Amino acid sequence: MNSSEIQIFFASESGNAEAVALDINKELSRIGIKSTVNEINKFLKNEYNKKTFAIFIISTYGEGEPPSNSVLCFRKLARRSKQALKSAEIPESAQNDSASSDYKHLHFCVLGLGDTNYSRFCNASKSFIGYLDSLGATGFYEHAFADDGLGLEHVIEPWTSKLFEKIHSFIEPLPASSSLENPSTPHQMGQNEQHSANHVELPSWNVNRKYSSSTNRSLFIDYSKLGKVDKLTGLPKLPKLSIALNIIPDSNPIDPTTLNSNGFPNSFQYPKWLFTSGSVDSNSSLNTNDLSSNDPNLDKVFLSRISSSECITAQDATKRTLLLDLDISEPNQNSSISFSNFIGNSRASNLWEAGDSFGIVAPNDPSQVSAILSRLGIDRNLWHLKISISIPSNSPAPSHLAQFVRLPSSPSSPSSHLSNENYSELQTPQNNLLVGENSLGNLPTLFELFLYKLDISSFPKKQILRSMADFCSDVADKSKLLLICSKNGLPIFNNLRESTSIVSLLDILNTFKSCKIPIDALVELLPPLVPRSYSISSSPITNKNSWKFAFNIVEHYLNSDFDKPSFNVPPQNTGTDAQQPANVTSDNFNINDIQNLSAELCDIAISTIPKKYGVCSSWIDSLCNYPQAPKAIKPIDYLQSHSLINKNSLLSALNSSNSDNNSSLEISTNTSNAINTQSHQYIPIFYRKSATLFRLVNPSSSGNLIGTRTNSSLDESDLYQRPIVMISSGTGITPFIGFLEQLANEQLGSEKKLNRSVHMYFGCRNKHLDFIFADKLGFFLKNTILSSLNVCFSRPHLHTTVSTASDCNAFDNAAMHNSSDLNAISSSASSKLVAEVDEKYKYVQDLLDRDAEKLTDLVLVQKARIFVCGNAIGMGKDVNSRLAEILLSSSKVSVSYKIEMLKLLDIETSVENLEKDLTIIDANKALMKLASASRYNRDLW
Ligand SMILES: Cc1cc2nc3c(=O)[nH]c(=O)nc-3n(C[C@H](O)[C@H](O)[C@H](O)COP(=O)(O)O)c2cc1C
Repeated sequence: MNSSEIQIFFASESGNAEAVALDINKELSRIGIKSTVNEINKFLKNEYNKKTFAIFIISTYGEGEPPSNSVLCFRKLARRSKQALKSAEIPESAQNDSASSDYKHLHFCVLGLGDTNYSRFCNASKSFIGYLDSLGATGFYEHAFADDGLGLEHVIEPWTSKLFEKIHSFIEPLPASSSLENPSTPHQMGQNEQHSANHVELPSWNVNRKYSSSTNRSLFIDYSKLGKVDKLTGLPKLPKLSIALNIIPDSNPIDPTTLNSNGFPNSFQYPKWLFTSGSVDSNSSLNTNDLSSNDPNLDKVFLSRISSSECITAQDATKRTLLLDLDISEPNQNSSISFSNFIGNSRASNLWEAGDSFGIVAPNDPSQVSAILSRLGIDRNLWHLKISISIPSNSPAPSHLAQFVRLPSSPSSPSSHLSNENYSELQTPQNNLLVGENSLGNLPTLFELFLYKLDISSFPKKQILRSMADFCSDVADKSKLLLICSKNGLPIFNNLRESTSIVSLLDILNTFKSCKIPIDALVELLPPLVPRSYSISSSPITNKNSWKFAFNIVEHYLNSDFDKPSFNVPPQNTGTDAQQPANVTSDNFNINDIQNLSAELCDIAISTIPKKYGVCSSWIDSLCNYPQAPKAIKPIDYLQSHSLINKNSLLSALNSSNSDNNSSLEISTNTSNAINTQSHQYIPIFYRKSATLFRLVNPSSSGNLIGTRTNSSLDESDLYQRPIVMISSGTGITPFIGFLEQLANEQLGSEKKLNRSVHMYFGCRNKHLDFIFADKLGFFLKNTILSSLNVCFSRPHLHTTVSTASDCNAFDNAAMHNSSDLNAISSSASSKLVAEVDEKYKYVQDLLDRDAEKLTDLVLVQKARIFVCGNAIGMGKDVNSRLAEILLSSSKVSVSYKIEMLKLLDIETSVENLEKDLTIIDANKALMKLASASRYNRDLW
């Protein structure tokens, strides 16, 4: 067979399926096979009249439903499939159009993502397979279903590696010159990388975090709630373990006196292998619609300098939000690991746009790593030695560890189940020979492996708990762990997993003290530490070498049921041999012991309740030396005197915080304007462009932004006239600040005034505490870049008496109306805050309801583009259903809106159709239509 293109489609709610699809696409392009990746709705657009191969990655949501952005595709296929099944019952001669052969040219396979803790496991992907089967498509590779409860990677990794073999067997790769890398050779370092690996002294970071999560938390779990359990059911299969860690003696001698009491140095240098791996783990993404998509440099990790940092929420705010500015041009004088060095100076600045995002490769908290290694009894002398990984020749390495695999383990190699006492055996002379001096820089130390590569802070997957049970010497510990990961223990498992105080591996190890899981088993079972993604809140217009971004410091309070009574409970001594794992099976399991034990634990006193911190946000926070948070945020009229006259006036307004600070570079502790511009801290980041571009101008869809019925009389420039509706809450506002900069700049560049309206809907808790970017929004409003600013506060009473130059009434009215109101009302402002905005409107959804008619007109008549950014489960979902309800109810009261809805839905506007009632399903379908025309764009997390 000659070289065909593989089409990859994903249906994803929170990004897992998208990340897998992008990874497959990247790997296919690496091995020289042409592929494209798209949202599943695009699948319907293709014609399948010749042999085509498609891979579908589909997650399941709600109660067995497809992700919200794939509903359109699922509905259409379900309908066609129903027709096909019906027509199969009609004699062939009576059929004039057989739906059952719609997809006879299609060869496909499906990877479903789901979670067995929900009732209808992978239901969406299973339905999808049924639809395609009934429509004549044939499978070219086995379908698979990955369980998030156990760890998606246990299914995904073997499935994808066999998938590539399968594809290789029937598709010839493109000639080597057109492939990005030669698949048979290991990753070759480019010039810059070689430079970095051999000559560059990489910067270091200070390990002392401002806040450290508690390392001695032990959980109180009330098993008695489960009632009587006689026998365990539904235990997950014991995972087959295959990797072994090889410690390389003397590979990184370190003076023990330089280590602190936790066993790690006070600062860590970034390891060279972080920049030479060629790509980051998951979530790195390339867009196939874009010209630059096949650029292997795009997801390379590079260093950026934190050039300024500022706390943009007030002192009393519930959450702290930091605004950082990253210099992406020159990470440090010695290093060539920069964005422009990878991409080329001229391309670097043209590549990114407002709305793009990037990933941060953040390390775990070293104290947590230290606590885990100590808890597992690993000798401190081994922590900072280099290690390699060996695997049996026939098993694939977990992809995030593949770069460290050096030696296939032979039968004589140490077993992967070595107990911790046997670690000296890992230092085999063979390994020294195979891991040459030159490649040592590309290997991690044991500590680094845990620091950068393994997710130690999420709640452990069932397979880890299952394995941990096997390494418990105490019967009660073993029984409890087995119970938690069995079907009977599901309520406890879910309770632990969903706890807002985040139960981690270390918490489990501290709770089940007799568990001595070998470190290589743990390394194999722990999921990869995924880089954190952030939206860029600036545009290249202000500075093409700077990425601004705002994020919340994530803090979890340890106030769940688990943290109530017990800390440091001594393990139960049951008289079993401490070295022998307890012999509990599903048959001799005895719940009574456990229930008696939990009754005893209830009496133990409650200890002080500490907090847990987000991996990335708390790390970045520690690196920044920003002044104390201001007493009140910069108000909406803060930039009122700045007018948009020319580019300089725009830049001066946007950088107003910096200029405030320039007058007092000393770190100030109580001015609301102070920021720190003195940082010499560097962080590893990578450019990340999502497959569903969240940009003002979307190259893949330009020409069709105005509706699903393309109107050829509307040219490119007319697209800019379309109204824009931006909806966000909290830090979801960040990409919109970049959009507004871009719009302001366009306004300056255009001779006649653009007649496009731009509407912002934004929700936060409190106008004095966390109304971030209020000053900039005020500037855009005053200068008519924003036509309306609609803001609501969910906790308006958190802060009652603040004196500022701006009056709350003035703000409220201005925010709800337009810029001329702002001028009029602000001039009458008094200095005391008393009134609050209308408390009827707590969330952005309420504001959407208030403006239902205006929004319907904007969307259906004026063909506005909608952008939504923020939390997926809360805001994103509610905004989606509110918009659907608004479209539906407006079309019920107005014939002209109904006509527009029918047009949008591609339904003829006949009298008969106009008389039929539309349903909420139609309204959701209309939103999907808007989404596939890039008029409803969502960036949710
Ligand atoms: C609110 C919610 C509901 C879910 N419902 C189901 C379900 O009914 N069946 C299932 O198998 N998985 C369910 N899942 C699990 C997801 O399918 C799984 O976590 C998947 O990895 C998500 O992939 P995505 O990030 O691509 O959307 C649910 C997850 C969430 C958060």
